[in-house]
Amino acid sequence: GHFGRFGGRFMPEALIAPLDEITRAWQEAQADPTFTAELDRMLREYANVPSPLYEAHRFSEAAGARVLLKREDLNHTGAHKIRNVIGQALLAKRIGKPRCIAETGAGQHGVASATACAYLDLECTVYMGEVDTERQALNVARMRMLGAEVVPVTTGSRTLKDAINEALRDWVASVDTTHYLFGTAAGPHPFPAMVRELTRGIGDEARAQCLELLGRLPDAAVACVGGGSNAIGLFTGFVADPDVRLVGIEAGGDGVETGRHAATITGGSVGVLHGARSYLLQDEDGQTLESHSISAGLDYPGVGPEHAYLAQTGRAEYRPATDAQAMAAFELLCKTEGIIPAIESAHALAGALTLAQELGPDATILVNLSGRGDKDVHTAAQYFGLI
Ligand SMILES: CC/C=C(/N=C/c1c(COP(=O)(O)O)cnc(C)c1O)C(=O)O
Repeated sequence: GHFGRFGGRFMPEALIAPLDEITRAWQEAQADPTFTAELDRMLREYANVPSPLYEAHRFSEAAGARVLLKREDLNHTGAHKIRNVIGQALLAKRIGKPRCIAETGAGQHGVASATACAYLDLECTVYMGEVDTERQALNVARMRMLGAEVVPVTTGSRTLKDAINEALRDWVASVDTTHYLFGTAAGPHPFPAMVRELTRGIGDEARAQCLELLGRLPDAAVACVGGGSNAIGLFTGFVADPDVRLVGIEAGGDGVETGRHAATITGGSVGVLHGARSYLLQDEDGQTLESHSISAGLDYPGVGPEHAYLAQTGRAEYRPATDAQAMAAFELLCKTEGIIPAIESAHALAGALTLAQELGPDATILVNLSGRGDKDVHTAAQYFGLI
């Protein structure tokens, strides 16, 4: 499970056996037409996949280039996370694990996990930083409504990285009954590659939809990058098309220069976190630094190893968008298209606005609208002073 020098599985001995079991089961499942048929059926009939490709005419006018939105916000549960979760929940059933655990930051992965577990009659425990349980309170309520146990994590920065740590602690003690339904394209092998394969429908669909709509490929594909799943899911469909620029937008928080950000590739360095060698925000002693972002789903000091590889090879480029830039893009989409985006997705929109100015009016920019903003209405209303 390597992407150049990145990836691997730097995990405690107790977790090597379950990771081997998942690796083997995933390889067998991919070759089993019964599994793939059920996965495709659930995605289509239950999750509302494929998601539409939508040309945002008024947002494009404001941007100064043609902007197409891949509407992952219209999937069941409101984000791209459902794609990965359905695949992994079916795998958990296949290997006879009656319980799933998950980490969550924005709560979308948590809601998707609770949803799939309700559908498949699996137990579900979701670990969520206490800070995130407050700023994504709506999703905490949804997870509990769907029958999941939500465990607030009060260690460390009380955000996503701490939720992952707690989920790993649970898993060490529960490997016999429990599948760790990992929520992004990071972590130890096989998670980065498996989550990429389960999420790559975004890019594969968008590529075909662009050819149908435009008769050619877009000039750039843009996505926000937290752990990296929606971005790698979009990029993979285009990675073999050298004329399509792949642009990952990280959380610039208060500005990378302030140190209060989550721009792991732009502002971090190579190291090991949560089982994989990749980029991370660390001090000179290798201690993980706390990240900062208005967006819970991007507020993570690590990033998936495949993005580290794409950055190193230069195939993809990674840029920060600050909280302010993201919230300005959030407001622009609301008022030009009547679509309330997730704050995570608003970072991709901010990146598209900058790119539109660079590429000019003849450019076509594909943006992954990774999720809807229902969960963020309170944060945004306070930010804009609407309540
Ligand atoms: C797995 C932890 C990340 C979560 N969400 C991240 C997220 C992200 C960033 O995560 P990645 O796609 O994995 O980089 C983008 N868009 C939406 C709508 C998100 O909810 C979550 O728990 O919901």
